[in-house]
Amino acid sequence: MKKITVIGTGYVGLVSGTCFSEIGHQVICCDIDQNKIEQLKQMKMPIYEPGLEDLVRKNVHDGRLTFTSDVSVAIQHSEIIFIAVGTPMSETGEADLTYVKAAAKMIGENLNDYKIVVTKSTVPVGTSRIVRQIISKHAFTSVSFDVASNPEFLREGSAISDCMNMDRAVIGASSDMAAKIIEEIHEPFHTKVLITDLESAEMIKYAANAFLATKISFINAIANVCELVGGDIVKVAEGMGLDSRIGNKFLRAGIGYGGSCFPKDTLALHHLARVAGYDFSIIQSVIDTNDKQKTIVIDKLLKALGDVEGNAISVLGLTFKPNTDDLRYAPSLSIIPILLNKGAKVKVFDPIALDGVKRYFGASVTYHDDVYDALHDSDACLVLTEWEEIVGLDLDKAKSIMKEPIIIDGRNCFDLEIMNSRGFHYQSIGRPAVGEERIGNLAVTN
Ligand SMILES: NC(=O)c1ccc[n+]([C@@H]2O[C@H](COP(=O)([O-])OP(=O)(O)OC[C@H]3O[C@@H](n4cnc5c(N)ncnc54)[C@H](O)[C@@H]3O)[C@@H](O)[C@H]2O)c1
Ligand SMILES: O=c1ccn([C@@H]2O[C@H](COP(=O)(O)OP(=O)(O)O[C@H]3O[C@H](CO)[C@@H](O)[C@H](O)[C@H]3O)[C@@H](O)[C@H]2O)c(=O)[nH]1
Repeated sequence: MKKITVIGTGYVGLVSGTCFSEIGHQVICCDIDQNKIEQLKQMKMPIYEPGLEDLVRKNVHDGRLTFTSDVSVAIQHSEIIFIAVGTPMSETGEADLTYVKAAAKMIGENLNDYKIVVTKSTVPVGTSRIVRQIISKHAFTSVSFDVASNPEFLREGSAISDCMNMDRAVIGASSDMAAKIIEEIHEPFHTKVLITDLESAEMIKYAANAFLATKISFINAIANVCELVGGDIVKVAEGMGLDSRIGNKFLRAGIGYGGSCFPKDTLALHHLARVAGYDFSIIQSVIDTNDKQKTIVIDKLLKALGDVEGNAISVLGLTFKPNTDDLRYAPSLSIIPILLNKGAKVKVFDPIALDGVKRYFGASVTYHDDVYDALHDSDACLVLTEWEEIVGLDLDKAKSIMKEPIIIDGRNCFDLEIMNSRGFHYQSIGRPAVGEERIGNLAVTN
């Protein structure tokens, strides 16, 4: 059992801190946001993540997990310090390291004994060395310390299970001893451990995210070609995925990736490469393809309705994926303003994120916590997130309450045959529109 202090109690800090306490370590999660810490002490979760509250309660109850806003004391208390602060996108696209640097400074100022400072935040190659320099600069004593990079790979919405059953732990460290200690703290996870140098560990995180984003943009591009020449992207992806070299994951075509990671990490990698003298054109194409993909549903809507001015448009699903309340870089935040600019009356539904979205749209849209209320009297509906409530929609009921049975589905939630038999005007991504058969690049309307 080791003492671990986690600096930054956001998504990663809270989830990974809780999971490390669950496997037996003594964990202190600290944050400069006092309000967040006070809420956590009262067992109010700052994020929506299935299973998180129960696991936090259990570990707090068992005395392995505590929360504090006294970052200095928390640092002094532990031998292992995780840095899990945000690394947001700056205006130029590079990762903003302000919070990482501030955390390193605080660690230096509170270096009372040997410590291993582990960066879990996603950071550009070279950051661990910067962290080491900052700690040395601010340390009052000559106490020794190590730095390490141990990137986090969890996904929002399945974060607890991703963390408890991680595919691998990547560990880059400034000494063999530090690498061994970090490997040991992972032992109860029974996962594969890859020990690397610091730079490789940092690069693995960016490369993994950029590769996954590339898979998504690639399948979206194939979907767009299918719409022009024929083919059903769901079948195409299935056929590709059966090749074990390709695999079936991350081949779901849709309105593109959003979230707090892929958009910022692809840009940060592109920036990192450019500054180093390499034009990473593949990543630029991935980003451009994703940007265009977001608004494809608007083109389909305009084609179906002609004009949206004065029309009631239901937008179903606002978060960037289901099972999270995170709205960072969610496609809905790009799509709704376009609808509003075109004069549509926008009615939004999301099972979790309505409060969050009010910050962006105020009184300019109407908010519905019942999916059928959102569909009532609407001229068309856009599906942006595959929430269970949306995928499991009672289609007959939906059709009976909509003014026009037009569904533009950005997540391929519904079966084409079923939509056809129920009489919807249904368009999805990379699949033949209902009522339309394609032979080669020749569209034949039934
Ligand atoms: N969100 C994810 O699913 C995910 C997954 C893997 C990796 N990551 C990476 O992990 C990092 C953290 O992401 P996140 O989504 O958890 O961020 P977040 O923005 O949700 O949380 C960061 C937290 O750090 C706190 N903080 C900032 N400076 C601090 C300081 N000096 N001392 C103490 N606390 C401080 C903030 O108050 C905030 O609560 C990022 O680099 C991100 O790219 C995120
Ligand atoms: O086949 C797919 C898979 C995903 N997505 C979209 O891609 C985005 C990201 O999804 P996902 O990767 O599941 O969620 P994140 O929580 O953003 O997780 C990613 O980003 C994290 C932060 O770096 C990493 O830790 C994870 O490994 C990585 O999957 C979402 O908008 C999804 O709708 C698709 O469009 N098609």
